[in-house]
Amino acid sequence: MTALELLLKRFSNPNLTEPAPSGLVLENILDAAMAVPDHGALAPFDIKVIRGDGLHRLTESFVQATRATTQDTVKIEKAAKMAFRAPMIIVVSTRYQQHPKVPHHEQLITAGCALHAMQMACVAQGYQGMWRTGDFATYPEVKEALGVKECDQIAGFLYVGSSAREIPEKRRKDFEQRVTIWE
Ligand SMILES: Cc1cc2nc3c(=O)[nH]c(=O)nc-3n(C[C@H](O)[C@H](O)[C@H](O)COP(=O)(O)O)c2cc1C
Repeated sequence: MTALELLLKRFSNPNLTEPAPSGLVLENILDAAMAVPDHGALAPFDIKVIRGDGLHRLTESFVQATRATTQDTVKIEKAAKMAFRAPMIIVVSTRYQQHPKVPHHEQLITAGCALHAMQMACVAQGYQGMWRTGDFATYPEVKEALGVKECDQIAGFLYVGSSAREIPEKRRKDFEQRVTIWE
């Protein structure tokens, strides 16, 4: 796969199973996060790789957070299953820093770039991923369990694994709808 093919053909796959990336492949994924555009070289994000028993720990926080908002047993049971939609979840959260030239929104963009770069590195190496947020990204119980400060944000949960089911190639939107050219 060429770099251009990766850019043009990348897609998300919600159907993920074992194996998750490990060893050098995982290191490449994490290195990709460290290679993103980063104004001021602040590395304004933290990354947590969650697998194995870690998924159970994450689930405890998902369930606790859901219980704090509802008594609906269907929703609570659903929350208990969410983290097991992939064998690995990579969480990216901001590590905001005060900087005279780099406002927080630029730091959040860098965190998003890190997440996207990791998804690309997964696809480039034969794995797949899906960027998810949802309520769990904002619940204080989940942030606390992950050690994310109140003032920081979870940019996303990158669900990672191998394809359990191929998904049909997507037709991408035409760039003409979004692009104007000044000349
Ligand atoms: C910041 C962000 C948060 C997202 N959160 C969710 C989510 O919680 N659930 C979901 O189904 N898709 C979510 N998505 C969208 C998917 O990651 C994916 O991009 C979308 O399904 C389109 O698929 P594609 O990447 O193959 O084009 C999110 C995307 C971004 C950029």
